[in-house]
Amino acid sequence: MLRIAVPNKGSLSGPAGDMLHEAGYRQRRGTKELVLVDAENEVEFFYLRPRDIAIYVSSGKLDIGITGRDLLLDSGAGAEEMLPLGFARSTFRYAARPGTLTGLADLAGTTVATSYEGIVGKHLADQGIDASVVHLDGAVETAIELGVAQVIADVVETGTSLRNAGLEIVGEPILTSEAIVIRRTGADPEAPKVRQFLRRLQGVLVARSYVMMDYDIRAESVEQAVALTPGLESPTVSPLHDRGWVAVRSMVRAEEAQRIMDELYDLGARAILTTGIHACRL
Ligand SMILES: Nc1ncnc2c1ncn2[C@@H]1O[C@H](COP(=O)(O)OP(=O)(O)OP(=O)(O)O)[C@@H](O)[C@H]1O
Ligand SMILES: O=P(O)(O)OC[C@H]1O[C@H](OP(=O)(O)OP(=O)(O)O)[C@H](O)[C@@H]1O
Ligand SMILES: [Mg+2]
Repeated sequence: MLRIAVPNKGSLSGPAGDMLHEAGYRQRRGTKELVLVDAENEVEFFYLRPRDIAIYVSSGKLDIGITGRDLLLDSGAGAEEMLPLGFARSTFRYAARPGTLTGLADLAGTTVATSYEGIVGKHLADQGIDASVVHLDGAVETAIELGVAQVIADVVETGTSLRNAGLEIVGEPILTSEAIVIRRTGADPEAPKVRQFLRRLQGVLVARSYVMMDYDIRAESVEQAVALTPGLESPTVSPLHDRGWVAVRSMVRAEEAQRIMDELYDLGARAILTTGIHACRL
């Protein structure tokens, strides 16, 4: 059985469960279920705190885990990234009251509040900045108003939390993060069950970002049309009963589908259809 760590709370938890469900795995019904065996797929899921997942995976007791890149780096655990999953995207940044700091050099001598001491400690050391770090569990934006710190270092997505606290970003992002699949550093990347799990998740990523596009086009315009829809390998071109026309079928990035449909229409294509992809293996 493949043993997989899944976040049980927070921003990673819902989207991770949705992705596993789309990949055909059983998922827990309620938040009190902490372990779930999916016997049919020979997988056992352990629902754990996102922060603890890298530690379990690095111990070798669990084969793989889903966590945030920032949480992996913060933990310092012996685990490594295998596949980015495209959700829980964020940046990690310093912030302070407007006008108090002009750049990173001004961090010297300040106290920085954060839930990510590992990342911040390493970043300050790498930059040669001498600042104190105070650990808080969450809601770190409030630490400045309450006088516990002059600077915070935290996850920023939309920036709403910073704006609401009257803070502004200082310097460039320390890192960019998203949900990732991790394994123990040095574990066999070719283990067949691990490869199969990753292929399923990759299938979900592709199904989410591509659509299938079908259209009819005059035979003389087919080369121009397939240049717009080259597909992943090569589009399928089938003859129509009317020999002057062909039907084309190709995968297209969902975000480009409308623009491509307009361009195909201008080339003379008709009956242009897009349909969703439920699952795939490339
Ligand atoms: N607002 C957000 N938008 C996108 N990703 C986020 C956001 N907040 C946290 N994350 C990501 O979620 C992970 C943090 O997991 P964590 O358990 O702390 O979730 P959380 O959403 O902060 O929940 P909690 O309520 O437990 O603090 C990190 O990878 C972080 O980058
Ligand atoms: O830029 P934004 O879109 O506002 O998102 C970032 C906020 O989201 C997270 O907080 P969360 O809600 O998890 O609370 P926490 O601070 O208690 O972890 C993070 O710690 C920031 O505070
Ligand atoms: Mg949080």
